[in-house]
Amino acid sequence: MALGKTIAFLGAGNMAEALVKGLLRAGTASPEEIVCTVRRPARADELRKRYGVRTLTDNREAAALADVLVLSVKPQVMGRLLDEIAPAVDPAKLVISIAAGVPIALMERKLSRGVRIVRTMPNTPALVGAGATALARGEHATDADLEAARALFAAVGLTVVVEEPLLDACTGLSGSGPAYVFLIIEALSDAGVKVGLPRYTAQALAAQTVLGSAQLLIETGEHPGRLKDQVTSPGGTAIAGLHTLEAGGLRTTLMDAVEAATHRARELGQKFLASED
Ligand SMILES: NC(=O)C1=CN([C@@H]2O[C@H](COP(=O)(O)OP(=O)(O)OC[C@H]3O[C@@H](n4cnc5c(N)ncnc54)[C@H](O)[C@@H]3O)[C@@H](O)[C@H]2O)C=CC1
Ligand SMILES: O=C(O)[C@@H]1CCC=N1
Repeated sequence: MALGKTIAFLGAGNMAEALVKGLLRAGTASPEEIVCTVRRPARADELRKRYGVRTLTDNREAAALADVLVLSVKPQVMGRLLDEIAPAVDPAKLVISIAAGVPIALMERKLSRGVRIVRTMPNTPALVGAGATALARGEHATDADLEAARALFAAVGLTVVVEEPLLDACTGLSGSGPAYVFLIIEALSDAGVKVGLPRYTAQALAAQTVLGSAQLLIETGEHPGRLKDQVTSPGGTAIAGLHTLEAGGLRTTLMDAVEAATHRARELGQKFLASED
């Protein structure tokens, strides 16, 4: 891998698997350089068969042998995980968290003095190299640490560096965003079926329309409003559809959704805090 290091995913669930698959797919890491910790033997078998990576059930053992630790458990489990690995973590290791809401200061408090932490918010399209990851550095992480973490996530998509307080907003927008987009694609597919298209055709057209529109926006750098106007003829079909979306409050609904998810990320951080008192 580009970092030339062993990387441990502690708590290898959905998001960790997306990253593992994305890193292997990009050739950034080889299976021998990846260790995943799991709770169930069946999950270990699954990961070994699919990716040829090493699996362990002991988080501390994995933390001791790896150079880079990716903390991939749910926020509610993070306190326990940090207690478990603390004796094996020292400032020689780089710790990367992908957990929603859990503040760097709290992780620093649980781990040894001077530990180098980069907190991130990735998303599942990393699985196909089209992820979006926001990263923020902790007090003891160096420029090189931030760059190393960025390189890791850059192998599976877009990266942006933000100040830590903005990570919850990134969780509400891009971390949770794939769920919104899948819902939208599913709804568009249903709509296609409603107006007479076969299901497969409707879904293929819906997904490609979302992909193509995003690609057009990114590649041209045009304002989305201008691109929308190019689809919208006077008295035509698109304006009839747009009118219905505006009447249904689509913009406000999406803004409310991102805000709700951002608040929930903050709440998860607070819960973590409360469970530590
Ligand atoms: N799923 C997503 O789209 C995204 C998730 N995240 C973050 O990633 C983290 C994981 O989320 P998911 O992958 O969705 O959850 P998940 O439930 O699929 O994965 C968590 C994994 O940790 C394992 N686990 C639990 N306790 C453990 C322990 N003590 N030792 C080892 N393994 C343990 C579970 O068995 C499970 O496989 C969360 O903190 C979440 O906020 C971040 C960005 C996007
Ligand atoms: O729903 C969740 O908690 C995770 C965090 C970001 C996306 N999914």
